[in-house]
Amino acid sequence: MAPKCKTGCGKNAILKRPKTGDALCRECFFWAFETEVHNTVTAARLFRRGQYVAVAASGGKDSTVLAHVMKELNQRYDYGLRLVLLSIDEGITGYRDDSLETVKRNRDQYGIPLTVLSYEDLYGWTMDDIVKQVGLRNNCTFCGVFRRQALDRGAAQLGVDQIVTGHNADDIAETVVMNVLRGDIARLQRCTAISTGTEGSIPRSKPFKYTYEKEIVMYAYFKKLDYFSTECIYSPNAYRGYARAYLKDLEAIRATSIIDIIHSGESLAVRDAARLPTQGTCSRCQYISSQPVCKACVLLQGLNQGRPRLGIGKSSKVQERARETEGESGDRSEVDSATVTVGAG
Ligand SMILES: Nc1ncnc2c1ncn2[C@@H]1O[C@H](COP(=O)(O)OP(=O)(O)OP(=O)(O)O)[C@@H](O)[C@H]1O
Repeated sequence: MAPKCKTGCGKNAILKRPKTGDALCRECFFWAFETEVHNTVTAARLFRRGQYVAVAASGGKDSTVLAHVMKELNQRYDYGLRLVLLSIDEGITGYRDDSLETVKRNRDQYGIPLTVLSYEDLYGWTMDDIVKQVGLRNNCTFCGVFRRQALDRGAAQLGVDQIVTGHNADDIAETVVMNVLRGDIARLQRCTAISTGTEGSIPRSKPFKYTYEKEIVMYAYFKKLDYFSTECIYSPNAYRGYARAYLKDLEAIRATSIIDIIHSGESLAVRDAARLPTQGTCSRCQYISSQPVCKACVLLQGLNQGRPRLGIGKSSKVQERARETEGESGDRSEVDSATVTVGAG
């Protein structure tokens, strides 16, 4: 006989929650999942009434569930937010073009307007072109740096108050582990923050900070949400892949590993004497940067000069090389901005 739902609602349980081990029926799982996200949002005071919030939407499971839950909670608890979907088209044929079709369907299904910005318009390069130049080894560096900036530029053009992303508990625990292994104190200090944003930049929040990836997949499955599930064809970042595999092994032995690692990251204190980068603006594109020239401008300079490795490596060396070679042939090292807006419905 099927077990009964742990809540005592009388229905049969259809799943076992990875986070708590509770046997729940579909409706009680939805309620528990959404309520936990709502509790995270309210405990951290993520939003203020009247705010205009961009949901960074890739079409993947995390951001699709995020868009759905944001709309749901905004209505149920009357957050008073105006929502918009913001997507970055990295120019990856057979991957992002297909996932963007999913986001367009989500726009219609949820009635949330969508804005798409492309690397091609912003930087003059698609990821397909970048991979042709740099190969598959360092391409994730270009993609990550450009996407981060592209989201900020899109958010600034839209005039939103903040961006929310679908980063989940597993992503954050992986980042903690990666930063420990790399000895990256500056990132280690900020990677568990639910909301980031220094002066002059648009805040970014992670409402799924404490939400397990497995539960996001379950939620999407049982809600029958329309999402794109293929991995990037240019291979996920190898280093993160190792951190992920390590965490999965830990989780198999100790179910609470993910949350435990996040709590450890939150409790870490950085010595007063530790040297941390200070935030300024890029001398070329005026975007926020802890270096004289931001990483996106250096990477772009390298691409435009046919020296794709120029921006790879230690920051001090990268800055030196960028200065020495600035203005050499083919250099169009500043970032342009352009938007393609696709209205709702
Ligand atoms: N091309 C993009 N356009 C807009 N937002 C993006 C894009 N790629 C990633 N993001 C945002 O960054 C978050 C983390 O991205 P990541 O690449 O780790 O993908 P993921 O964990 O597979 O998430 P998802 O399932 O939403 O794709 C996403 O949930 C989304 O909010």
